[in-house]
Amino acid sequence: MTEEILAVTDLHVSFKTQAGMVTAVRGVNFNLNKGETLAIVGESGSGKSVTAKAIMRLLPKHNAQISQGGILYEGQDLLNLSVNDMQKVRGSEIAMVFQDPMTSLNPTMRIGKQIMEGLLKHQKLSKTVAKEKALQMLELVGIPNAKERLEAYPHQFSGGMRQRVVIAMALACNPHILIADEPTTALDVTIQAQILQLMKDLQEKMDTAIILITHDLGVVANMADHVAVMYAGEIVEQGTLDEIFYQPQHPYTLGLLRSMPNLSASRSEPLIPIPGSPPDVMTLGTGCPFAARCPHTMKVCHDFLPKYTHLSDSHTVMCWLQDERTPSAQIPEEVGSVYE
Ligand SMILES: Nc1ncnc2c1ncn2[C@@H]1O[C@H](COP(=O)(O)OP(=O)(O)OP(=O)(O)O)[C@@H](O)[C@H]1O
Repeated sequence: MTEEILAVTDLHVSFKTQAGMVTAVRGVNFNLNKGETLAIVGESGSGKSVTAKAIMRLLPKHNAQISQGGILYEGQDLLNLSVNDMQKVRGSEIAMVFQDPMTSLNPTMRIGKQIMEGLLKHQKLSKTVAKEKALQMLELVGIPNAKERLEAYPHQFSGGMRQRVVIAMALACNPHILIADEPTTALDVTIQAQILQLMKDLQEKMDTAIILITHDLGVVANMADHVAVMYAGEIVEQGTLDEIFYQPQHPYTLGLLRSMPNLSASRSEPLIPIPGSPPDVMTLGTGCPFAARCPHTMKVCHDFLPKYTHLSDSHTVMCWLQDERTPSAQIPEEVGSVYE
């Protein structure tokens, strides 16, 4: 039985910039189930990291504003928590791993001490027990000579080992949710695979739910139960892994799949990059944000934003092609059948 642990509803995030207000996230909705992985994919600037930081309440205070929406974690809206209560949630119940491990590590502090810090703060363990747990975590994430390595500083680790340490730190307090923002992008392919496998193993052991942010659809194929495809601050399609990979309905999802090396190579089809680039969210018009790049655009696409169409309990898409008012004759054959 699936059990929902997080529900993000109608999330809007804006930034005050010199050029004016930028709404970087515009009405994002998704649910996350216990023990499952939701991958958020999309090109650079689509709002993936901003969504993750909004959940953690880690957006810059001076210019970011969550103007609308809710982030329900186990029934409580994180947006209503006091700073103190949010600090308790952060780290102990929801943890985050960033692309660059040095974002989370203090270069001047020994690794063991850094892992212990969270345990002492959130779990009120004695120093001896916290040190024992830190050692166990380093062993769990596969750091060789873990006992000696507790005394080492971050610069004495390779990039891959540093990311393992960060995952150990993030998981030390058994969080219910791990948000991983491009956790392996900076690592070479072999290390990348090891770290992702490690995350999968730990997820199974600890029943952690994961939000995985990535550009890499190969990673998604290996890791995700559900996938949300973001474009210009909105989730334009979401569904189970199979729905997104085998029955993609949004032309943008189709475009992403076609520009992905792994899947296409097995079909001996050439890779087709999506022409053009994402729109500037400051100058979006009233229509579909993907219209300017879409090969199947209709007049309505330029004028009105499509609504979500529910194709199954898990599969939704925001595209005029799927709207019940669009005659089926206008739906191109390739939509929904690209990798069948
Ligand atoms: N601190 C900030 N100040 C102003 N605007 C910001 C800030 N952070 C993000 N944005 C805006 O939000 C948009 C989305 O950024 P975000 O980092 O979420 O993209 P992303 O999908 O995670 O991209 P990437 O894959 O490159 O990390 C950016 O294009 C930018 O317009």
